[in-house]
Amino acid sequence: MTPDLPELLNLREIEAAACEVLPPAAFAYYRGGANDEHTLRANREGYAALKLRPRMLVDVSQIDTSTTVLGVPLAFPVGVAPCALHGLVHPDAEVATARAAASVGSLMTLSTMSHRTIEEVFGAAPERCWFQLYLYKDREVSRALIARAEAAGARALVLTVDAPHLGRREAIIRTPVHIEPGTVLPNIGPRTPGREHLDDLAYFDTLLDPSLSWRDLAWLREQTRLPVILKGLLTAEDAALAAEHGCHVWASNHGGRQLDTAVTALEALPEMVEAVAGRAEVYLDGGISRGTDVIKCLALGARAVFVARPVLYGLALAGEAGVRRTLELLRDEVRLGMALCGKTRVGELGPELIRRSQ
Ligand SMILES: Cc1cc2nc3c(=O)[nH]c(=O)nc-3n(C[C@H](O)[C@H](O)[C@H](O)COP(=O)(O)O)c2cc1C
Ligand SMILES: CCCCC(=O)C(=O)O
Repeated sequence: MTPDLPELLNLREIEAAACEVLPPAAFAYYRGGANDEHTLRANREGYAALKLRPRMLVDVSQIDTSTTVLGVPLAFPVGVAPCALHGLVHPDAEVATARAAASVGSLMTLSTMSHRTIEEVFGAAPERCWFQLYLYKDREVSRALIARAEAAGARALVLTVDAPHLGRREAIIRTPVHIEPGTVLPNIGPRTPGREHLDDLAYFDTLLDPSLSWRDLAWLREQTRLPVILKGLLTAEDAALAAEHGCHVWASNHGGRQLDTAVTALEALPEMVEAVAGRAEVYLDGGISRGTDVIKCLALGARAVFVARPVLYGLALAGEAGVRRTLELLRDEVRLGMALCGKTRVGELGPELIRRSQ
């Protein structure tokens, strides 16, 4: 029997409980990483290798975990990363996730590959949504999505740049995701005749534009006035280029689902922050499961972090309430972790808080 939410004391326990209830194909799709999953594992393991240097005898009777991301106020520095196909595990899909995020003062990043429409999701979390864009070969479909996201109140556009093709996730080759015939995926544009009932990840891959390059950012700028964030950068070189192009930076290896043995975002963060040199905001995702993970990323210069799988697991367990439980656990852990580090505001989290283990 699935334990009640209050009995699940941390994100790992939420994951374990969700794994018991997830349909096998959804589990394979959500959990999996590329190839040998070295990067997937490294994402998690990296946090434990960084040791904290807490300060004592600081008055921590008042802790303020709040911050802002591109002007959006966050009650704590954690947002929801874009994830495709929330509807595989819950009928309310992305609407439930958006509601939960808004209810705790977090932020929802809606994936292009969603079950629910941009308008439905953004309506559930006004002023607290970003739109993640996969740029299609068919620019007209992408242009229309950008316009709709902006009209519906998106506060930023997150262009995913690490997926010219989807990585090789062997778990879903073995256990493929089959989207129920008749399911409408509202953002994938007109279907190829004859493929209407075969929509799957391989089909989505054929829509992506592998020619996407820095030159396309000028086109993107012409489509929108929204701030643009490039998601999936992992080097100082690309972070500097992003800042030169007027974009913000989202350090990520896509949850180990793209290039296996790529560096972790946590490893790359210091060089990226240095390269950006304050010209842009820098965010990070990958493997976050504890408040101390969040604190370490902020100490190394991230403005905020994002979580993907833990949110999907919460959704699978209990819809909106499950996502809320996931985010509340992180929020409370960030607050306690800051107090035990002797820090009262996120602005006090700096590199002196971290000691690299030898
Ligand atoms: C099931 C699943 C679907 C995802 N879909 C998207 C997507 O549509 N767009 C995107 O940019 N990233 C997508 N990602 C990557 C996440 O945004 C994030 O970068 C990654 O999962 C790392 O976070 P995590 O370790 O907290 O899962 C997806 C990840 C998962 C697990
Ligand atoms: C199905 C669209 C791709 C979603 C994605 O980015 C992922 O599965 O990692």
